[in-house]
Amino acid sequence: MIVFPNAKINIGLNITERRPDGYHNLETVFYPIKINDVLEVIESDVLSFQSSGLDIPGDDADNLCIKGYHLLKKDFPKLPAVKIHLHKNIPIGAGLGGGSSDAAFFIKMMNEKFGLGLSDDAMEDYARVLGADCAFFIRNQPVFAFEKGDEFESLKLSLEGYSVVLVMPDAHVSTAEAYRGVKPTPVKESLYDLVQAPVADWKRYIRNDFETHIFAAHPVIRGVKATFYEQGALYASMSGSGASVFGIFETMPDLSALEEYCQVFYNV
Ligand SMILES: C[C@@](CO)(OP(=O)(O)O)[C@H](O)COP(=O)(O)OP(=O)(O)OC[C@H]1O[C@@H](n2ccc(N)nc2=O)[C@H](O)[C@@H]1O
Ligand SMILES: Nc1ncnc2c1ncn2[C@@H]1O[C@H](COP(=O)(O)OP(=O)(O)O)[C@@H](O)[C@H]1O
Repeated sequence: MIVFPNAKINIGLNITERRPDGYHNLETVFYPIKINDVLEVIESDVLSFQSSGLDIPGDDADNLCIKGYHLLKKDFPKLPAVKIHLHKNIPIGAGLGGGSSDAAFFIKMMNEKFGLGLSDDAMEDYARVLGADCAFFIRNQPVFAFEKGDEFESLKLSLEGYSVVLVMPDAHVSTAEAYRGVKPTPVKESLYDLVQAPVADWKRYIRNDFETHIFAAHPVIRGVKATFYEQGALYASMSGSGASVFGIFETMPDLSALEEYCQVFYNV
């Protein structure tokens, strides 16, 4: 069985307070985009994991798919062993949630393949254990997210008709690094309401709280956002904890100058 886990962007990201458990409460909008990994699972005698494509830092045993397998196995002891092959396309350390998406799609695939009978709500509960933004990828629809980023309210939002361009600069930001440098600030108006405004107005009201300190540490990321606005973007922002940056355009911009030092994805 093969599935194609996709990435996400964050439209707005407000870190509102530090929680007693060390995590942060936030407000964000998750929006799925069309950059995909390829994930294959075959029933086997032993559990194994192999990957191709982009290098994934860390041991295979720590891969979120393997962690997902062990999580399910605890509750479904008869779950057969599987051979997992992941072809990695989604840039890593990008704020695109690639690892979380792989894990969520793995859970969905195991549920279907082995008839575990889990509802979407139940699968979200498993996903939450693996990572704060993992649960989003179970339903994989645009949502307003709050608390740790793992509670959702559905949202009518479509970027259909716009050109959305994503750039991955030569910089990688770890999520933990991003949270360490942020100063939580309560919001005056909820992102849930702000995002209902026309896309052309977002620039005035919607922000990503990680940008200030991440741009200071990695000026190349700030440069990409500035280029997007020079090229006429209606809205541009770093995604999540970075380092990728997306721009929303009315018509496709000429970004050939960026291709020399960045990876550019058109129409995501
Ligand atoms: C920042 C966001 C925005 O969507 O995503 P990315 O940009 O990394 O994709 C998410 O909050 C990332 O979610 P995720 O990548 O699943 O985070 P986790 O693995 O659960 O946590 C990694 C580390 O980030 C910090 N963390 C994460 C989520 C949160 N609400 N508060 C936190 O303080 C914690 O220090 C934690 O140890
Ligand atoms: N399947 C996976 N794909 C990518 N990264 C993974 C995976 N499983 C575990 N990881 C770990 O998660 C880290 C970042 O994952 P990723 O979701 O790409 O980050 P982010 O969304 O924060 O940019 C990597 O450094 C890697 O060690």
